Amino acid sequence: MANTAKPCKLALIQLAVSADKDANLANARTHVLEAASKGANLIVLPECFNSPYGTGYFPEYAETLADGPSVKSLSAMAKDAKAYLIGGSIPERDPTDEKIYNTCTVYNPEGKLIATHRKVHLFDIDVPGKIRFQESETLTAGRQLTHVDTDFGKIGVGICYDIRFPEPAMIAARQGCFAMIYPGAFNLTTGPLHWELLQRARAVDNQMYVAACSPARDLKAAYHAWGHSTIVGPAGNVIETMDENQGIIYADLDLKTMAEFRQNIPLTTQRRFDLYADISKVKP
Ligand SMILES: NC(=O)CC(=O)C(=O)O
Repeated sequence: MANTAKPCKLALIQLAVSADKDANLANARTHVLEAASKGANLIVLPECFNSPYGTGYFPEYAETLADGPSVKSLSAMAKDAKAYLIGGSIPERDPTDEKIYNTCTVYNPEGKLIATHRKVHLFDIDVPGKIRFQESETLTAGRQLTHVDTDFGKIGVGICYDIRFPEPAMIAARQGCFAMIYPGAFNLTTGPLHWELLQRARAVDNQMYVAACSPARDLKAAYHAWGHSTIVGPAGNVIETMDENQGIIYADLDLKTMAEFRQNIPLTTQRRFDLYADISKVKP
């Protein structure tokens, strides 16, 4: 990968989310502009930042990308911040078939919508006595992986549960992405177990940056987000992390150091695809 890209200052905004969509959009705007004023040029919002997180809320809060208030508002935020904006995720209604998706929209510094990612792995789990959540009750899964070209280089985008599957991050790295960004909302059961571990795993496996941006925790809400938004480096090292409260963390992403690290431990050229070419064919 060439190292001619512009320096990238990443900001993750761990937003407090309420049931009031307009208030959530206004709160996002205040924090996006604050991050930009501190020099961030790649800014990330959390999963489901404009609505409470829950299958009952998705149909009520869903909007179309063509004329919904959230896309308009996110586009204006990116433009006013003069920054790339990975706009967390929103419940999206597709007007062609009325299906609802958990969708991340991405904007360039001119406010143009340059990519969308519909969560491809739906969060359907049942841990008895702890947590049952079935996104598929009201959501449909996306059908493609998402890589976005920016002035800094190419970035892969996933949403929350997508991080549990190593393949999208590996494909992104092999296709030249220097970072995987996951708006996400783990919970008080899976958060302490897996949130940081999965980010470090995706980073160290692929020698790339990984960042996951959560909503702040609200114990009065139906879903209790873990928080702890985190930025991990290509060596699997935690660069910045935080607690469960609203706030912003920053990191300078350095592609030169990443390239050197990849040269020192050259996993990419040492892979034995002759032994594990298509693992979907391996019988369980
Ligand atoms: N909320 C999610 O999509 C995923 C999650 O909480 C988990 O994997 O744990």
